[in-house]
Amino acid sequence: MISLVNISKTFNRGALKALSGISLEAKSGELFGLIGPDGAGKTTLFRILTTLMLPDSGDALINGLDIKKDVTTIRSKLGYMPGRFSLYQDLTVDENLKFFATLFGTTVRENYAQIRDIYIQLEPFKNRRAGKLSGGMKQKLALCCALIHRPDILLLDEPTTGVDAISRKEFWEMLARLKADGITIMVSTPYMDEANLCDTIALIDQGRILSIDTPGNIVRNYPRPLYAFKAKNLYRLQQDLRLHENIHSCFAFGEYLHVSFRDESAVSLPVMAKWLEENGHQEIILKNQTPVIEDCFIDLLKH
Ligand SMILES: Nc1ncnc2c1ncn2[C@@H]1O[C@H](COP(=O)(O)OP(=O)(O)OP(=O)(O)O)[C@@H](O)[C@H]1O
Repeated sequence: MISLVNISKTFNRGALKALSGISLEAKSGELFGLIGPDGAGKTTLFRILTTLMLPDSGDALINGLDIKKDVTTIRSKLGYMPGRFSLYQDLTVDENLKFFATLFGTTVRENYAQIRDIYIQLEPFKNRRAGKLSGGMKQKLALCCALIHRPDILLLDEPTTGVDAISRKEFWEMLARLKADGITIMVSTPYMDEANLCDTIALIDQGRILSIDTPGNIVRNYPRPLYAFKAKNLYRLQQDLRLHENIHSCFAFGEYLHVSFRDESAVSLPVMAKWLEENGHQEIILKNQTPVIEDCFIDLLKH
């Protein structure tokens, strides 16, 4: 459904490489995640896919249509929710919806079934100006506006950034329902925990793809044993571990440090516990840790 081959894009007369040779495929009906930190190039990729910007090189097809040639047809098939709130703040909920429906030559009534589940939650506020909605409600309205012309593909740029935890959960539940209706979804997020909710993910940093696979496979391919370490003084624990000659990686993860070693054969948890005790640490807890996407991302970055 979405096919990118070697897409590159630079800014500032070539001085800034926003995308460097991005290739990926998202299948029909798939929920595809672009996972990466700020500045990774996610928005630039969406701008290219939505025909708002041309790549410097490479090819992109959407359902077989070329983003450079079939601009009008592609736009009618896409629903796009940009990262920043894109709706008209001075228009009410209903006026925004009607406006977007009119742009695509349709009506809210004609496609109501497509947005019903989400709109029901907005209905009590239908006469409220969009600018006066809560963050979660704004996000639901933006999703309704992106869906109102019954697109085949939904492109969502960081839809959950800055949204509270409950609204985030609800939003992903809405995406799962839209996917069940057969819509292909590409969604970007800087939140690694959301990666697990996608069928396939591309981990992206500084315009390059570090890995593309299912979240399960990415975690399974984590290349070495991982441990979680804790002590009374977590900051000093991290400082000391980073000086240890055998440490491969050591970074804070909640109330623990996630730790891996260069030479696994030269280390054991009891030996490490003793070494930490000798260095004056107290309340030491050392245990095995199953890697999560964030561990994989950091490991891939190291390479
Ligand atoms: N129009 C532009 N002109 C110059 N540089 C740009 C432009 N758009 C993006 N960039 C730069 O390209 C790089 C990728 O930006 P992009 O917005 O695509 O990343 P992102 O992953 O969406 O991150 P964010 O969440 O911060 O927007 C960044 O270094 C950004 O500053």
